[in-house]
Amino acid sequence: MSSAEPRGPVDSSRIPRYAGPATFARLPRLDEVGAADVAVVGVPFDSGVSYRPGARFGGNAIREASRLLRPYNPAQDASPFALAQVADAGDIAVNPFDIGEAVETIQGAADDLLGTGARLMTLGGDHTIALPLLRAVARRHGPVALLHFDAHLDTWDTYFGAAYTHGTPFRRAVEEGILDTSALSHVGTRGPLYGRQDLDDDERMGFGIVTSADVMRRGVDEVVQQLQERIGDRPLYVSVDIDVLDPAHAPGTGTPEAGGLTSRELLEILRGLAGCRLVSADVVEVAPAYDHAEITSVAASHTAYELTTIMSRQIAAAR
Ligand SMILES: N=C(N)NCCCC(=O)O
Ligand SMILES: [Zn+2]
Ligand SMILES: [Zn+2]
Repeated sequence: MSSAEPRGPVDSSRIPRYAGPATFARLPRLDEVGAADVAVVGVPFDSGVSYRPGARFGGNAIREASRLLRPYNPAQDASPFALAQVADAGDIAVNPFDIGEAVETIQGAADDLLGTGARLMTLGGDHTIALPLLRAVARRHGPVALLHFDAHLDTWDTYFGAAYTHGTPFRRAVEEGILDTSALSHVGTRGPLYGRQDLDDDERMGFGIVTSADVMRRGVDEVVQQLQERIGDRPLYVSVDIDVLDPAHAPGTGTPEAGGLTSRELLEILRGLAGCRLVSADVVEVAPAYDHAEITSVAASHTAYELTTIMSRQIAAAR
């Protein structure tokens, strides 16, 4: 990005926030600013799901819900869209009938955006998309630390013989050597598994687990401290499956599990990671057809806002 002042969101005191087509946080489109420090990109793909479909509509639902975000983030004492150029890069157009081709397309498009020097704030889409995103990020940074917020492990092997699904991205990523296996964490894990073996396999891949109950018992501050120690100064990728939240906080998702985090807990844990080297992030699995009153997409928009703020602060601090 050049040193020109970043172009921020549309001024909602002049143009009503509900007017006009939605971009994330009413930010300019990437083609309007030419280049961005943080590119918010949608991936309308949900052909990898094992239960309810509909996350292909998640990105646009998050954009709609993000109209109410304001430019100053008091929780991080920062104006993320003034510190760096954040822009909406639109959607990656992927083949809904061919998962392999979709994975290739996502990887290529992510690679192109990262090649401009931008960090990615990706709006899913189902969790399949994390694999090609991680591949692209690892091409720039080498194997990355992964902080994975999810009710599910997503380290299963195959479904119906298929290797690329929303339940398998992180096993594939470990197999491909694109993750730093000394710094892998799941947060918010809960719910029934296929067997005890799932946990053994996951541990062998290098993952540590902070369950949803751990967050409740130990509290946010202790969890944040443990995660910070594990991540250190490694390049970090954060993947947020919105089903990490309790269905009361995120009903609009494909594989809901009872007993999840509150949106307050998730946002506070993310804010606690402000010192980490966040190279890119995603928010996935928002399926608006099961949502009510935008509960889920509002939570997802705030999640993306906190992650974007962390990236913008780091970009500004590095100048
Ligand atoms: N929501 C994600 N990413 N994965 C859920 C997989 C659950 C299953 O069908 O085994
Ligand atoms: Zn999940
Ligand atoms: Zn997931």
